[in-house]
Amino acid sequence: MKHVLPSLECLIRTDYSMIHLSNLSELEGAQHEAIGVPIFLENGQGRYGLLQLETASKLLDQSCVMDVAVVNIDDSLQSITQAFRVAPLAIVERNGKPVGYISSSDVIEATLQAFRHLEAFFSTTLETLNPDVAITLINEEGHVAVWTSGAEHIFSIRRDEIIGKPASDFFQVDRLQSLRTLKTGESAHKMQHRPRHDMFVLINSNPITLDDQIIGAVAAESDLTTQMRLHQELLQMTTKVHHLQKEVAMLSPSSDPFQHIKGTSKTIKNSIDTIRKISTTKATVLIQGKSGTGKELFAKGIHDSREGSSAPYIAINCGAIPAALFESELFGYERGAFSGADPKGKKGKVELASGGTLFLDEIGEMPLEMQVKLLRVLQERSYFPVGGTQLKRTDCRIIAATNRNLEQMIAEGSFREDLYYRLNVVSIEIPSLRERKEDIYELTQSFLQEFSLIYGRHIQSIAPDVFEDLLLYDWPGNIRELRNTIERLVIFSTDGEIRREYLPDNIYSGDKHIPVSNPMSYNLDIMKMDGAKFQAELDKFERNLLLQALASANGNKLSIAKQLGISRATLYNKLKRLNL
Ligand SMILES: Nc1ncnc2c1ncn2[C@@H]1O[C@H](COP(=O)(O)OP(=O)(O)OP(=O)(O)O)[C@@H](O)[C@H]1O
Repeated sequence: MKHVLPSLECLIRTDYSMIHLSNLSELEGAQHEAIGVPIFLENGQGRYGLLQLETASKLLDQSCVMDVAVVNIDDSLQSITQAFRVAPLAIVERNGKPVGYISSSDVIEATLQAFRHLEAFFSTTLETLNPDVAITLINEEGHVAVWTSGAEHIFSIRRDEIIGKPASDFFQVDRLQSLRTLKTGESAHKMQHRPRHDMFVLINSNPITLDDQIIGAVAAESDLTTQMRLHQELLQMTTKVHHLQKEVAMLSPSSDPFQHIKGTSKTIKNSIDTIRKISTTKATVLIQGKSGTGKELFAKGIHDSREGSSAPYIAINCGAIPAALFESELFGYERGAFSGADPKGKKGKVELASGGTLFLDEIGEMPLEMQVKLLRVLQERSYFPVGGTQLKRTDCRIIAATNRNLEQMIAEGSFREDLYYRLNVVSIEIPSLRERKEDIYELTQSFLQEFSLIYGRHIQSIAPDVFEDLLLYDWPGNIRELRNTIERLVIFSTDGEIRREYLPDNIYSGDKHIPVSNPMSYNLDIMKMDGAKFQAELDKFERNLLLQALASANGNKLSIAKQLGISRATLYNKLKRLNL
């Protein structure tokens, strides 16, 4: 906003007289032609004075000469305020020569004018923002300095009632995020928040700093209360029509191959737009994203979109295949290729995917020696089955996915760079759920419908604090974890209402929270447990531990297996059994 202030050059005045000290006597007693404009004296060595007389008659009285500061034409307006400590006018020099003077009153006027501009820009900008968003700003003392019409609307407090007053007169201090931000200096991003008991908002807030000092806090809050109520209503409505929709869908299946990918956040929309474009070609695709973000769902969408749902879609999880069996799994083997093999030989996944798609999930786990062979398939579209001498050709499209950082793996020597570039012809990054929490509503709704049908439960309402917890939680297991959570909620809600206490302990933020790190704190009566209940409790505990491990290792299963001292296959079996 510096450009709002005028430059020094714009404020220079040239209506002045400059007289050398040695010529001072010329003025004495005379009505000097320059009277009426400021008269500066110079001594020829860069020092100036200002005559404070209306006439030059009392000129030789030294007390009439005031010291004057010198500023440079290139100085900024902010930097010259010091100059006015000595006199209300200051000489302006260019290359050491005086070119005019500036006056403190001109600078004050220009600054005030700039302030008015800034105020107009600022208030119009704030009011141009989405009217459903409240922008509020509190100053260092915690008094309200800005209160937009969005804030008037959301909080039902008029601007003239609140501006200049302590924010704490209107809200409980511990409920007001901007006061917390002012105190701690911490920013908040997409945080679920309840400024009042009857209200749910999603908030972003930032401290305002000037010269390393916090001078206030700004908060942007969007009201979710209506959204939540609407979602409740929508939920009831959609459950009612869902049976009908299913029947209609069966009669005329949707032509949109990406219909199963739910979410309207900007990030997910961008990802969907990208795959729509990718899908028109047969290019190899690399899908990156954390575990459970929907990489396979995207891969299937790409396949359905171009190859069609009737073409073969073969998915393999590279992390789950022992290294020794990899080649035969992928390329098949000829009869008698090795002992223990099917004597008739076996087709590999590449051949099975012919005319369709081969989806290589967790490509980062593929052994290095297999990476060379896959590279050949990508480059030459041909391969040898194990024990075979005849080259086979393939026309399948390859889609690979990973939750690992392949570039880092290349640097560490565990992933081939040439394969990476071959796979990365087109790549897409699926955002984690924590980066698009606004999708939680739609996803929850969609999973509720799905599971209410599967379990025959007619869900009528969700307690608002359930969403509060769902939005607060960090979702290390991403959408897969959300889906499992919703399944659990549907199973528990026998009376049609989803309650907060049905949430798993790691998501529930209320007072029944049980720290998973301390198994002894489980309040269970072991004597009353049968075998099934005992196993269920063990599973619950193991599931929580694995979720924590997944979160701390950023979904990297190989490093979790190493850390826990179990094989990768054991870890995969556990994750599968526990629905993770
Ligand atoms: N945008 C979405 N809309 C609806 N369901 C989704 C979405 N994304 C993921 N899911 C569901 O979440 C679950 C996990 O998705 P998926 O298996 O595709 O994730 P992934 O990234 O391939 O996981 P991993 O890396 O662990 O293999 C699936 O049940 C999938 O249907």
